Amino acid sequence: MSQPFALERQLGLSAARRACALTSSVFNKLVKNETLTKGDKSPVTVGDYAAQALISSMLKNAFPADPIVGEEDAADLRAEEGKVLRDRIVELANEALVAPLVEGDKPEWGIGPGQAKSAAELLDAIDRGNYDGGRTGRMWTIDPIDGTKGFLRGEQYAVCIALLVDAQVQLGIIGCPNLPVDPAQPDGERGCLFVAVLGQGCHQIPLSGTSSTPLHMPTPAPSDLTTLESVEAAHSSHSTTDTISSILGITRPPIRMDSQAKYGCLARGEGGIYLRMPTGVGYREKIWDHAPGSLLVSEAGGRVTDSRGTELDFGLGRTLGENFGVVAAGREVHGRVLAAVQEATAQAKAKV
Ligand SMILES: Nc1ncnc2c1ncn2[C@@H]1O[C@H](COP(=O)(O)O)[C@@H](OP(=O)(O)O)[C@H]1O
Ligand SMILES: [Mg+2]
Ligand SMILES: [Mg+2]
Ligand SMILES: [Mg+2]
Repeated sequence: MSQPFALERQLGLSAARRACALTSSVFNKLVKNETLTKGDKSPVTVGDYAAQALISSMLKNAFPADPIVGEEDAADLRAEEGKVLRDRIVELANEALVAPLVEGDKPEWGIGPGQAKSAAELLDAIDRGNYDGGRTGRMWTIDPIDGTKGFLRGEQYAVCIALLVDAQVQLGIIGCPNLPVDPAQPDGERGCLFVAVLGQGCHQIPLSGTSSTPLHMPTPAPSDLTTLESVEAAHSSHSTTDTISSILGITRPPIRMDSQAKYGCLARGEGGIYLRMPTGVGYREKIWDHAPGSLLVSEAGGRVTDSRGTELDFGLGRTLGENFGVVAAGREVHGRVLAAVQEATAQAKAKV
């Protein structure tokens, strides 16, 4: 008998591989007018839209009844002014859909030669990500390009896919086209997939092949600890991380990296602590920014909570509700980190 969620894992990996190829090729050809600014002032590119259209189309073919919570929606593309962008997105999504099948791909997922879709079908595929989320049933959450700012800088970004059942993450997949396969060789081969299934562990697979390496978070010596945090100070308070690091006696500078690549790196033993400290504006974290990453870390032997030590709740809709920030670390380190976070918060309050 096959393992639970074997087909979902296979499809998710295929979709992530295709989306990684799509986004890498977009980066090399991206022109200035292919990026929009969304209502919340954040950027979105033709790559984000085309990758969501691709992943959502494949999910629909394989699991037609499953709803999707996706970051992007097609409203801006349906408007007359969106025509140039729309045509480009259709071209990109179709290039990815008709790419030849590789081992593990199934033609019934709507991929392979001759599988191109119309503009209307692809816009509908993007909008299938409009599901509100919730506590019960199966649902997917996708972030077609997580770390769009990193993507635009040519730095780290991630294609992120997760399956939730009754608000529990069962499957998490992250594709990181720009991430070195071997952290010890930062100038070596780039392009990694991370995959975790609840109870089945966490694995890394190179984008160039199919060999799967199990990941286990090591117990780092205190002197080896480094924090991982966002590049963007608006997403995570860098000064709070500095205070927490000094309380913990960490002297190394933080590793700043965009996207859920941070969770993948943590799972394979880099840094030891991922801190996402709220900036005080009441921002609500999105489920697609944490669902796959949190499973990678917990399956590799780590623990993930919000900045106050509360478990992440994926059952509240599209956001994580009252979960603010993230603290992720090895199980034996996490408690110490949380205590330092609380001390840093108390210090900040005393200063006001
Ligand atoms: N004020 C804020 N605080 C925390 N996260 C924010 C934020 N504004 C945007 N984000 C989220 O931060 C994500 C990137 O995470 P990171 O900073 O770790 O690279 C963005 O994902 P997208 O790039 O997919 O939009 C976005 O959802
Ligand atoms: Mg975004
Ligand atoms: Mg994101
Ligand atoms: Mg995104």
